[in-house]
Amino acid sequence: MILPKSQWLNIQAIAFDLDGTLIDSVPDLAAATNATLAECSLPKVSEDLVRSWVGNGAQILMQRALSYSYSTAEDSPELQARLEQTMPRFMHHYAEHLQQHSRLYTGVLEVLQQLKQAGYKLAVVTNKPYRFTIPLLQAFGLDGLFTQVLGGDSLAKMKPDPLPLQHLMDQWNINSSQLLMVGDSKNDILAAKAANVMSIGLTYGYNYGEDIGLSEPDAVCEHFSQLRQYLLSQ
Ligand SMILES: O=C(O)COP(=O)(O)O
Ligand SMILES: [Mg+2]
Repeated sequence: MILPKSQWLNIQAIAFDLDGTLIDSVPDLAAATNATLAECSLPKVSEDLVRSWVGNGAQILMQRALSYSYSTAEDSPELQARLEQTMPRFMHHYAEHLQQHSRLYTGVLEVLQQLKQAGYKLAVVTNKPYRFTIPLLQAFGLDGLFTQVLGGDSLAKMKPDPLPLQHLMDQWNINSSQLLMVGDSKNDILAAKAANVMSIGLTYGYNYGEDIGLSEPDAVCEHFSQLRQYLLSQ
């Protein structure tokens, strides 16, 4: 559904999700997961499985991986104890190889530059820990484009909670009709709806293998460059 143009014209600022939206980071997340599992003498898991576990930050990714590998419930005390032990190892492995196999999705750099040039304020709102977010943005030459960067641990709550988007509106002194959230996961769309801001869902990301359209964003795009049709005069 394309909303009447007037609603898009209000937009002054855009919050972008990171993993599965700007950067395909699963290959390195999978490598760090497998390096951690190997230290626990557990077998490797596939990249497809890891892709289905990404979306709620590093800790939940590892919780899902350990739950799968040990065939133990995610909330069992035994698994929580193992998670506490292994989490520092995952953080170590991922920090070592943040961008070895990760890549920018097609069109991301060019379109972000065009949006910035057109006057939009740009932010990253990710559930990835902040300490990984900045080096990744730097590695891909994106860091200068954003005036706000929020990681999953920057505030008391992460997406799908609206807090990161509310924080941006406060920081930028804008209202909810002026902010747009762009992301690949239902967490992005749920956060946007909870903050009463518009959202665009991207189909090429992760979203636990589910159709992003089911979350009913205001628009769905198959490619990052399709954002132009809503946000830039042709
Ligand atoms: O690291 C994750 O689990 C998800 O990160 P994202 O919010 O940038 O998609
Ligand atoms: Mg994402």
